[in-house]
Amino acid sequence: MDYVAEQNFSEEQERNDGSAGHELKHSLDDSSAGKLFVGGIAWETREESFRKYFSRFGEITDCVIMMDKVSGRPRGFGFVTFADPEAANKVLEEEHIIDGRTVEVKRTVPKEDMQVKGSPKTKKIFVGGLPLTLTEDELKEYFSSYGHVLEQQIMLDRESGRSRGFGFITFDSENAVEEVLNNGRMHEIHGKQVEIKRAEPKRAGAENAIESRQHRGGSGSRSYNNFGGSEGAYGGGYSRGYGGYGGYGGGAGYGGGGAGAGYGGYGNIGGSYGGGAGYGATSYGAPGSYGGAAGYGSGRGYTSSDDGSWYGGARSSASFNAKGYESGGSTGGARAYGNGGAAGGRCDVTVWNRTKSKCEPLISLGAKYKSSPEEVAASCDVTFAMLADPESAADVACGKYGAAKGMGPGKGYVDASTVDGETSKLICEHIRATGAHFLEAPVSGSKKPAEDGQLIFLTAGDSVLYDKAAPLLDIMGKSRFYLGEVGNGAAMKLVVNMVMGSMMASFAEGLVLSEKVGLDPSVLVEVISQGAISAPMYAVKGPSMVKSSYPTAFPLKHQQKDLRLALGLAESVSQPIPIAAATNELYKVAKSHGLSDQDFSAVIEALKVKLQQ
Ligand SMILES: NC(=O)C1=CN([C@@H]2O[C@H](COP(=O)(O)OP(=O)(O)OC[C@H]3O[C@@H](n4cnc5c(N)ncnc54)[C@H](OP(=O)(O)O)[C@@H]3O)[C@@H](O)[C@H]2O)C=CC1
Ligand SMILES: O=CCCC(=O)O
Repeated sequence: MDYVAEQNFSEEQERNDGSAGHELKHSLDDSSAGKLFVGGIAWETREESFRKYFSRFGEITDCVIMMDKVSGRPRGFGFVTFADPEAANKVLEEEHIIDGRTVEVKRTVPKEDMQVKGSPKTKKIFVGGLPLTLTEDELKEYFSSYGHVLEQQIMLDRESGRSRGFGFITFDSENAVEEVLNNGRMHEIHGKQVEIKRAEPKRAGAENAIESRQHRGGSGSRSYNNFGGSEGAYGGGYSRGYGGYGGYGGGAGYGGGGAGAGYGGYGNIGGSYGGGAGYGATSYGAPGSYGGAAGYGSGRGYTSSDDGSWYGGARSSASFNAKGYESGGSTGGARAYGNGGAAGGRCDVTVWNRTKSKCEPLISLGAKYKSSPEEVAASCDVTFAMLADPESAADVACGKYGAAKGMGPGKGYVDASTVDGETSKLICEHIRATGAHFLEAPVSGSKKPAEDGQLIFLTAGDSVLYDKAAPLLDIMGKSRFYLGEVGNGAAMKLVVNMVMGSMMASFAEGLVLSEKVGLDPSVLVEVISQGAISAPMYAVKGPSMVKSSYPTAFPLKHQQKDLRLALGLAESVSQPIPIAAATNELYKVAKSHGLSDQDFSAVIEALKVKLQQ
């Protein structure tokens, strides 16, 4: 009879120290009965001190702290095997603190006992109790040591966009799920104990049922929104039930009733999670939900809406200035849309960019190219623009061969550039003068959210165009706000970016100061990530800032532009914004040091320069 934990241990050993002689299999003899799982081990705990600690309970025949095969870092758990099972029993009676950290000790479980009787095999797991700063990439990285991860997802709060502390991992094999569970129900990820459960379709055919619901919903992300109701119920149940990992509400609060075509049976979650609102493999998974090429191209998620309306009807067209596609540092809006549209064949996509070469990736996916904004607008129903600044946005919309020249009644122009309200109103006037509709739609969210279809649109303008463009916005974004009169979307965006710019500058000051006084800035990043001032931005940018690396997601020059525009906005209503004013100066210094095209986190370099002077 195999002890799975033992098997993993041995495989790890082979990988990590090449001890090929280590036995891969053990029989269920007395020594295995003395084997314990130890979770929540501090990163700094070494095997030597680990062994020393437990040796006080009896003779140890084996002991290991598991290491991540990719990063080489400890995974926060290990095993200790006592010669005498009685010693293991003694260990289980006490609380244990090693290197200042309370660890969790459990018996290892024979493989067949790990397999819940009658529970079907699955390639998907539910992960609960995640650190709120954990990114999907980090979640994937952790589980990649168990097998090939096909899909990872952290559930976000629809309102705030923040992590709700739970998510899902889909492997390419059921074995990987078994491996994960064989290492215990509790895993430590980024210093936090998380709970793992099998995620299984509630019943055969659920996926199809969900898919048809999703089709009626019109778009993947709309289905996602539908799901929101029962998702909320789940969230409630989860947080109520989570303290002590006590069962996620034990089923209460997950049901939502309805068709129940969703996932059920996350271990002891009893109710029908999803409540018939459209949760399932197709509506919920990232590729199928948000407009990634796979989801769209495969025909899942973006089929016709009930009323055969504009987007679903597949007879519409849309255009983009294609800068977004480039990996070199932009929001990539065109990518989400272009991939989807071109690959899926349900919507014609036409692109233009000042630098034509940047359109090539979209053209290769099937997008058409036109040689001016005017021609693009003339050939499309809705034209999206995302330009660098107010000047270029106005020029592309209203200039000699600008989009307005190609607009007319029945058409729409959606400008996603971050500009000031005055520029937006100017563009609006030109567009409306042609009989077309105008929507300003600046976005929150950078390159990765754009690629993942997770942008937040801050729209204002013609509501008829808002309704018409909504299915397209939902491909690229996770949420959209309609804020009324033109200028309100621009103002909201500038306020948000004013706050973001100051937060980043303050964070940069903290990093530089911590290092100057002899602290490890990486530890500061970790401390901040666990406290009340944590923000995804710090967790995402902090580690590379510590290494003085600034891969461009949001160019620094645009952050400074936004601070400048925010100062103008404040000036227009005589509102003092002294923090933003000082922050703006810092970004200007950074620009003067040639950092314009680096990510805005490079603002930290301006502080280093100052300190050296
Ligand atoms: N990157 C981000 O994270 C976010 C950016 N934004 C906003 O989105 C907009 C675009 O940002 P991003 O993609 O990062 O910026 P980039 O600087 O990477 O791209 C700017 C785009 O504007 C074009 N452009 C610039 N000047 C002109 C001009 N005079 N005439 C025609 N086209 C011009 C560029 O063309 P070319 O390729 O030929 O240079 C390019 O397509 C900005 O307003 C920014 O503030 C908003 C949210 C997030
Ligand atoms: O305008 C840029 C915003 C970048 C972000 O929201 O991450």
